[in-house]
Amino acid sequence: MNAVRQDVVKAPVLPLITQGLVHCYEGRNVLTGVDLALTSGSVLGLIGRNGAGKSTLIRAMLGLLEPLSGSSFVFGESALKLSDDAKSRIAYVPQQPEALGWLTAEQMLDFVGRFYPHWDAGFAKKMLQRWDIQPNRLLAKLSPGERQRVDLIRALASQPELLVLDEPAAALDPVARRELLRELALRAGESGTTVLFSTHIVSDLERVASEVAFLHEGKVLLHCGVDDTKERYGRLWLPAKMTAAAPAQSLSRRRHDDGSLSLVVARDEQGHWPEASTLLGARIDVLGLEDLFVEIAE
Ligand SMILES: Nc1ncnc2c1ncn2[C@@H]1O[C@H](COP(=O)(O)OP(=O)(O)OP(=O)(O)O)[C@@H](O)[C@H]1O
Repeated sequence: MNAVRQDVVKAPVLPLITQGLVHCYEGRNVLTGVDLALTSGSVLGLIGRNGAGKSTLIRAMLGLLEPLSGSSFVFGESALKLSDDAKSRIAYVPQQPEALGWLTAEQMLDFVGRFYPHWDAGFAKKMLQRWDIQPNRLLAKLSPGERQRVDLIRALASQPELLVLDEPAAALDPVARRELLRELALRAGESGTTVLFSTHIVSDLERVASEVAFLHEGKVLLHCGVDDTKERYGRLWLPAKMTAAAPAQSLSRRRHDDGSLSLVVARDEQGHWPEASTLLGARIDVLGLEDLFVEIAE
């Protein structure tokens, strides 16, 4: 009998993946079918306008909110039924720091640290000093920026494999913001930490993220490498008499009062813009990441 050898090639387990996520609040759709996956060691910047659903998506991806439908997996486990082992490999910093206001910064970090097998107490102590947080002050008495710093120290000291930050820089001053970004880049580069962070600050995203995802009207409209966005997208403007030549494929299209049309278009595989851009009277402007975001989200 011939034995047939079958090599089973196992797909790598992704740190975070979500499929078909749908959620609504009070009958209003917020997420309308989000698919998103993070590969190991990537740093994904999630952007979208106020109220686009970034926090909702993050919470649903981590199993902190049960979506209407769809599924999320963290390290291969259903996000809604995570084991203690999986939980100890994740750190999440919400937009609004969690309670525990009756503890001092030092007490909170000592307490939380007990739950993490790789807790770096030396790092926590060093960062409290560096970020000028008095260890014996009650969390309730800290300013929002100081409170956010303590939460970031908590997340980083646990040495997570997956770090999820909801607008981590919102309350930070520029110096602390720079230090945080440097720390994120270091973690991703040296320890292979996978990072997901939401932000409105496109320059932060460009500085540290390897990938960007645009959340718009309940869906991820675009998910690509940050470097891939450079020189790749443009705003094509067509005067009113030429709008019939507009390409069918575009990321957004806007009709102006004078009948002219603006579209966000991409270069093809060979690096060419859509043919309409070559017509006399048409205009194409290359978009940087921030302009791309504004054009798509407007
Ligand atoms: N618990 C809730 N009950 C009802 N509506 C909610 C609730 N949480 C969020 N929403 C609404 O859902 C939408 C998405 O909110 P979400 O906080 O996820 O957006 P976001 O993209 O994180 O916004 P921002 O950038 O302003 O932080 C908003 O319109 C918000 O008002």
